[in-house]
Amino acid sequence: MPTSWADSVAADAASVGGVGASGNNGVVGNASGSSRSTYVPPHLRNKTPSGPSAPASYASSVVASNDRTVGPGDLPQAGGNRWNAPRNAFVGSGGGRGSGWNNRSSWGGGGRGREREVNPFEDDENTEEMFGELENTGINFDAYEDIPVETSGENVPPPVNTFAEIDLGDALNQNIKRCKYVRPTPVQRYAIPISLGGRDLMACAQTGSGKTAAFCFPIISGIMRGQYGQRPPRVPRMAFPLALILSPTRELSCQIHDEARKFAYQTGVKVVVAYGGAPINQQLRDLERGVDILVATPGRLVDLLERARVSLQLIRYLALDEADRMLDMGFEPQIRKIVQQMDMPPPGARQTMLFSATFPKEIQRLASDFLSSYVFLAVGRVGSSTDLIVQRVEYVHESDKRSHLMDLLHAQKANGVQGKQALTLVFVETKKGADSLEHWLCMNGFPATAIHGDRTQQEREHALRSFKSGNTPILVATDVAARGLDIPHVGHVVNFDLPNDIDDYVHRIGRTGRAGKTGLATAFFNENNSSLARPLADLMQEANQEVPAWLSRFAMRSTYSKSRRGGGRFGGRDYRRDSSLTRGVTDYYGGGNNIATNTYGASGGYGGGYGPGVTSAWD
Ligand SMILES: Nc1ncnc2c1ncn2[C@@H]1O[C@H](COP(=O)(O)OP(=O)(O)OP(=O)(O)O)[C@@H](O)[C@H]1O
Repeated sequence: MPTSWADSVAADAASVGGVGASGNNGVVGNASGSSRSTYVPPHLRNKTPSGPSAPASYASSVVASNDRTVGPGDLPQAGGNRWNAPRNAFVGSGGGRGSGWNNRSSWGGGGRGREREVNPFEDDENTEEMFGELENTGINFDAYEDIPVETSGENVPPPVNTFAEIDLGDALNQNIKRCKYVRPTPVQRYAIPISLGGRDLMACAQTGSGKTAAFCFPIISGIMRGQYGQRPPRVPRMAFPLALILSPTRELSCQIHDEARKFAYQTGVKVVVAYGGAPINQQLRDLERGVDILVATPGRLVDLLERARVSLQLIRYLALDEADRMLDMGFEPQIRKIVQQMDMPPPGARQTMLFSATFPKEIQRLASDFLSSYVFLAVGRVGSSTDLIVQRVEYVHESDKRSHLMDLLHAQKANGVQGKQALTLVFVETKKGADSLEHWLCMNGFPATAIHGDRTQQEREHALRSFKSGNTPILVATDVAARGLDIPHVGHVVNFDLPNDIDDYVHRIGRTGRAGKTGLATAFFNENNSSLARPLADLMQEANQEVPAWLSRFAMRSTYSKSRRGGGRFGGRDYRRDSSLTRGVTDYYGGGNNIATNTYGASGGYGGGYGPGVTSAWD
């Protein structure tokens, strides 16, 4: 198995186009391709089979299993508190103490026997070994001191400086240590106290700045406190989650599930994932075993709701990750159906958290339908990119793109700038374009794989795994990989085809330069991208990047006069402060646009006018 770029190239060459010929899409199976292995969804991989073969060390810790079918009367007291749940309590269908009253396994086919909680940190150790990294040391905390932060809304709870200042509960604190998180990132410093204070939240913070933990911690902590007075109704085989986390892609849902499982390890809080493209039966079985936090993609969730296998009536927390994407034209009908037309409690009766790195004002306005008296939080300017990412734009004619990419990859390899294991993510516009570029790269000796919406879920996951592990250090992707994916060691993002929307660009380049690490983003620009010239030049300038003179000239000629980013370069902020957009929505914030606003760490002009001196977050 190749372990480095050079090895990979050599191996690739040795297989004489084998990669290219097979497309390297890695349908799991044997070399002859004569048999396909059974599809195992990612959230079940590495699960040690339970039962008699379970290792003795686990067996000794198992809480006595229930071999009988457990009925509603057997549920622990409503409002059961997991705050001090034993850390070594197993969570599973057996209904161990740690799983509290929300162990809904009882409703379905109880008596499934014992089930141990798999240690979700095991995978990390393997990855760390592979990449030789032992600590989460990449975070550049000094960079946080001057981050401009804006909150608006009534009575905003104050931020914290350390995790110790927040009462998250012992078990969750233990997991934060296991994750090697030493201090909260800025979005966590603000968002966690706001959410723990019971407030709805619309939060905007730059890519890679730790938003996942910012919404997971308060949810897990809240469920551990078990403040909910209602018992799940007696409906066979129906799951009643307390929290719902929605995300736009299957891979992102899997990633959030993996993260949430780490944060919830040994807390007694059960996290289940449901997403399309994978067999539904396994997901149904997982749900039957009990679920507190359901992480899902909208399509699969609608399916589960229509099959009456999930009820949202006990939902206390709703989080939309990539919220602006979830509320744009593609997803909005599904989200409205889930949130407003099923049995979910209305705003005010549930806590709603919306997170993204970008939040166009018209989407903010739409989003306010889902919120009640919410706090708006902007860490850095809404929609800004981090200047940990060095952004380059190169003028490249359509017909020269491939050879230009090859030059870049060769130079990268020769210089070793990115280090042995650095990964390169190449964004293209179309699925066909992704297939053909992947093939061409492979034929030219560059180990590449591809991910896009026409590939099977199995192929998508295989491509991502192969990329993450460094076996295939080039991933050609459509926008399906643009948002949320946290892939360590992505050193270079290439926008082979630029997107039409600047926010998409922000998310794409945000696959590098994460968690305080630096990264490089190169864009190929030509006449076809003229409409992006102005917002791109603005964004780069704002992130202290060098804007080529030719791009400035394009920008000046550009007809892109009023961007989605708020009608002006520094317009990204709480839309409620913009009178032209708040007409007709006064009920959400008490009339007018008289929103209380606090700015922190702004070194000039950020809060009031977003003056030209403003620096982006993370600088
Ligand atoms: N307090 C912390 N200390 C150290 N690392 C952290 C901390 N919080 C989060 N991280 C790490 O930072 C990385 C980025 O976090 P995350 O994926 O939540 O970013 P994000 O803001 O959601 O990004 P995106 O906008 O791309 O979705 C992850 O690898 C995560 O483990």
